[in-house]
Amino acid sequence: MASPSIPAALRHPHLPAGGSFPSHPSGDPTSRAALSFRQKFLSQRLVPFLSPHLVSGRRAVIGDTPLRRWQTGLGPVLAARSPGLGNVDNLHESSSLSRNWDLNDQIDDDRDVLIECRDVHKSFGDKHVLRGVSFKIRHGEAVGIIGPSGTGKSTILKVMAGLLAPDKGEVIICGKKRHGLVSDEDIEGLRIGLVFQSAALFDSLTVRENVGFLLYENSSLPEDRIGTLVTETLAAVGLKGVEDRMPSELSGGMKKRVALARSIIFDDTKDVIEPEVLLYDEPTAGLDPIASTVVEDLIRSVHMTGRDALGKPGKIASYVVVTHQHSTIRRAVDRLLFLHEGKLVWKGMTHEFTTSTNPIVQQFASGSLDGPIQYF
Ligand SMILES: Nc1ncnc2c1ncn2[C@@H]1O[C@H](COP(=O)(O)OP(=O)(O)OP(=O)(O)O)[C@@H](O)[C@H]1O
Repeated sequence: MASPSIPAALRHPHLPAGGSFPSHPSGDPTSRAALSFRQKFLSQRLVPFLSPHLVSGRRAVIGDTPLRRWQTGLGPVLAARSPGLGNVDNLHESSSLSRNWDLNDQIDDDRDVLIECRDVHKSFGDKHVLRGVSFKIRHGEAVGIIGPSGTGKSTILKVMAGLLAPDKGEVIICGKKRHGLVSDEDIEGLRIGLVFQSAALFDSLTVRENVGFLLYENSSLPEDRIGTLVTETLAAVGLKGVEDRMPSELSGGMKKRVALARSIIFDDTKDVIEPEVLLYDEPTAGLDPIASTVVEDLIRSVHMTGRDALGKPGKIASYVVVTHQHSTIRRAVDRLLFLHEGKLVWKGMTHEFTTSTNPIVQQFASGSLDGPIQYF
């Protein structure tokens, strides 16, 4: 039997050509031992790319705020200072086509900033994709990144997640500069999850094994406890009785929900559970309008200000969504960052988007062929 292929989005650059797992010595790819072997291989080689716990930490403070306070009810108090929760006065719109905004530069207090990109540049060969992007993601925010195709939206997500290192500029996680990639170091105090557009599930693993993957590998929880957590987390995203299914037996919307469950599951026996920022790359691409609405509402519900499918409060401190879909912009985010040609050219609250006087935004919002955005 051929060894299972690894989803392209997860493929580690150090994998052998062809991107397949090495065979288990037993020769039986379906045995528990073989599965464990594959998981071990993945955890060693791919976990940094899997992302639910890309950045895990032991530090119990964020800035000078003890982490426990975030978990015991004071988090929302801190979050209430966040511009993403509706303080429009803190934000400005501009018709400038070229200014590279620091979106929260009007706010002096940075204690609730979880991720900051500061003058980030990134090139691929001679293609200069990101040209000095700066912004902050604060605790409690729901932020959308929009803009024309090829403008660097997925690239900035990967830079934030630590999958790509900037050529120039800095990524600051909870006040601490990240050096290199997430796999190179241990930045503490924040988990960052990246939910890939393709869902990036392991085709050869069941839904249970996909969702519980990192707990099976990286926690000391007994298997039955992980199974219970998987079932609870799937229920939180509105899925029941799919634990034993293979990804190929799921619809596109269900796969995205499973990927979401994989991103939010965590070891609930740990003393300190770090806040998590989830980064979604086009979570509703390819879904019909109703399936999109389901996913958009789930994204809201896993946020700490929302309630999941079981009516429990969400656990995600902040999230960032790259999207092209108007419904997702309207329904799932509060604040928008507009990237064009590798620069941040506009920012504002979601409701300001359609009334913007910025010609780039106007053209994008209307879908017009005429305007500063050129397609070749
Ligand atoms: N690993 C890579 N190697 C080479 N070029 C890359 C790589 N990743 C991205 N690019 C290029 O960088 C540019 C920006 O890509 P990116 O995926 O960030 O754009 P995007 O804004 O997310 O686009 P879309 O909306 O179409 O998904 C594109 O021209 C893409 O081809």
